[in-house]
Amino acid sequence: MKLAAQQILNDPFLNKGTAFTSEERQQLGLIGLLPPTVQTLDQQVAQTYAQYQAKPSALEKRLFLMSIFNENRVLFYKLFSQHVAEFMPVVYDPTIADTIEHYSELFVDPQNAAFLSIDDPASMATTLKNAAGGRHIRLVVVTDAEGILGIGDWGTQGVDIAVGKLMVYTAAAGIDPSEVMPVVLDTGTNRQQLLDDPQYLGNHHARIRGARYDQFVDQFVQTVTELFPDLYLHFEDFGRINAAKILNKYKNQMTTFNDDIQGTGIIVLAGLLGALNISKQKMTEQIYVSFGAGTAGAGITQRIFEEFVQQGLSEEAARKHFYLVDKQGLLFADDPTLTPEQKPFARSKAEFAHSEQLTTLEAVVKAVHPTILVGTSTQPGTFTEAIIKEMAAHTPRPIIFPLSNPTKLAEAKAADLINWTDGKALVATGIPAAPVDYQGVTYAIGQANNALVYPGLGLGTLAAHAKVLNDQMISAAAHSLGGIVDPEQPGAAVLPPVTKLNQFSQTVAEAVAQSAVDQGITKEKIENVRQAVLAEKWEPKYTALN
Ligand SMILES: NC(=O)c1ccc[n+]([C@@H]2O[C@H](COP(=O)([O-])OP(=O)(O)OC[C@H]3O[C@@H](n4cnc5c(N)ncnc54)[C@H](O)[C@@H]3O)[C@@H](O)[C@H]2O)c1
Ligand SMILES: O=C(O)C[C@H](O)C(=O)O
Ligand SMILES: [Mn+2]
Repeated sequence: MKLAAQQILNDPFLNKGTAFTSEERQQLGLIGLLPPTVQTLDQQVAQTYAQYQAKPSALEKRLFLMSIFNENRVLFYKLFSQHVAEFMPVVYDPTIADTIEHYSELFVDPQNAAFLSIDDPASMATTLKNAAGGRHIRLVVVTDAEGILGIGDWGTQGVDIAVGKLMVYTAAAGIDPSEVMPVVLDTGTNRQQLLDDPQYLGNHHARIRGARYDQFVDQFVQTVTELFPDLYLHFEDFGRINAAKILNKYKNQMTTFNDDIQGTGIIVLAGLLGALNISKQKMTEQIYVSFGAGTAGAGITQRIFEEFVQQGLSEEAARKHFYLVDKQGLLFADDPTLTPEQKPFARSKAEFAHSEQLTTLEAVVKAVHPTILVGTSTQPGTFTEAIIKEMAAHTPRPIIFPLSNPTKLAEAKAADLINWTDGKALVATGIPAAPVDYQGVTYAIGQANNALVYPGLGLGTLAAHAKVLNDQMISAAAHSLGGIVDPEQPGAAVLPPVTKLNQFSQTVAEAVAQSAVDQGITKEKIENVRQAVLAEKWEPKYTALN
């Protein structure tokens, strides 16, 4: 009995702490193991929030919240659900970047993650079963941590992004936290600082590339889907050389999702639809420059391109509206280093009188007069005053989204963009930004972060028991976010506020599930989409332990 009691107190899915009732304490052998006063969940939440507020920094706050997460999932999610907008930057981006960089030295708890090592592929199934501990897993977030946010390769330490993304799934969309599993594929790291660090908790060798890597990922996908057949498999922060390749390999076989490619594509499309709703312009008349054409940049471009085609342009006509700029400047078709995702959007040198001069963002902006500028370059401060003023000189409402994360990598600050353009810019940022007061108007800044859509997308796909997650479902998700913000309000944001994240996650989920039903690609018959989505949702409350 005593062992069972300790097991209960140490299991975050079972533990209620001081909220165990007298009867439960009797039945479960907990008498005397907790202070005598029995608290309600609400009392625990109030007390925990007060403790949270006393913490001096975002990092301290996050570490405190993680200790609650490690001990009591219901309490953690009840608290999170009451303070979603306040907690997002602490639990998730940007503070999560600090905990990833310092994961090994801060390590206290593996947080129910599965650590899969390329040096021990034979243990893969055992590891996944051990991490599940008999739970019915329906959602896995997996990373190999080669491209964590914009901070690069963090090896095993990147597991935190999988943990963090899953926390947002539950807080935003009510995904049952006992049905999820974070996974890191430790295939090595190329960060010398980690390899040299005796405290580093991952494999101390360079990243394995080529066939051995591909086989390891393939073994993972096969094993995890065999063990958990209803799975929605979310890929996060893989490197540029692998992310799209992996997505293309598996996307027609199962419900798989790449957040950096597809999730970011959805949120940027939603943001553009919001911006054009404010400026009363047409999508198909826009000129689009992507600064940084990696996983996210190319993924977003593809989504917006498909929207142009959906809105009536031929593929050939649509492509003329897009310009990709990467390290080398404007991307040209004769460049042998282009990625497969960049190639369809590369331009011909013959289009320009002086193509050899188009090696900087400034030169490209001067040459093509973009109306939309999206930054996914990881290069801070690169949307300079000169570039933005040049852009604003040729379009009445420049749409400018500096999306690189975390905060220290953003291409520009929202306040600067509003100031430099006399309030004309329609801005969204990757991390949360405070409203900007400028000449009597308060400009709300939308957050174009995939966290605003991936929870609803996953919820809707799971609720519909969809066989795959396809482009129609993705497009439906992007279009569903309209109508929440009043575009006539001066200073209106291009995206709905994070304070309404729970509400619009339901909206996104319904749109996605409805699309799957309409296409006839569900494994089960869904009578009522709204009901199916609501029925899927978990709520943080204590239930009887038997
Ligand atoms: N807001 C969001 O929801 C969201 C989603 C995904 C990614 N991002 C951010 O976008 C950034 C890129 O992420 P990714 O996954 O695409 O990484 P990535 O490594 O695949 O792509 C980055 C690209 O930027 C290019 N680049 C590097 N230096 C450059 C320079 N000086 N000029 C122009 N281009 C340059 C690289 O060559 C690469 O193609 C990160 O900071 C990430 O946090 C934001
Ligand atoms: O994690 C985020 O904040 C968004 C995105 O997935 C990223 O890689 O930056
Ligand atoms: Mn990411």
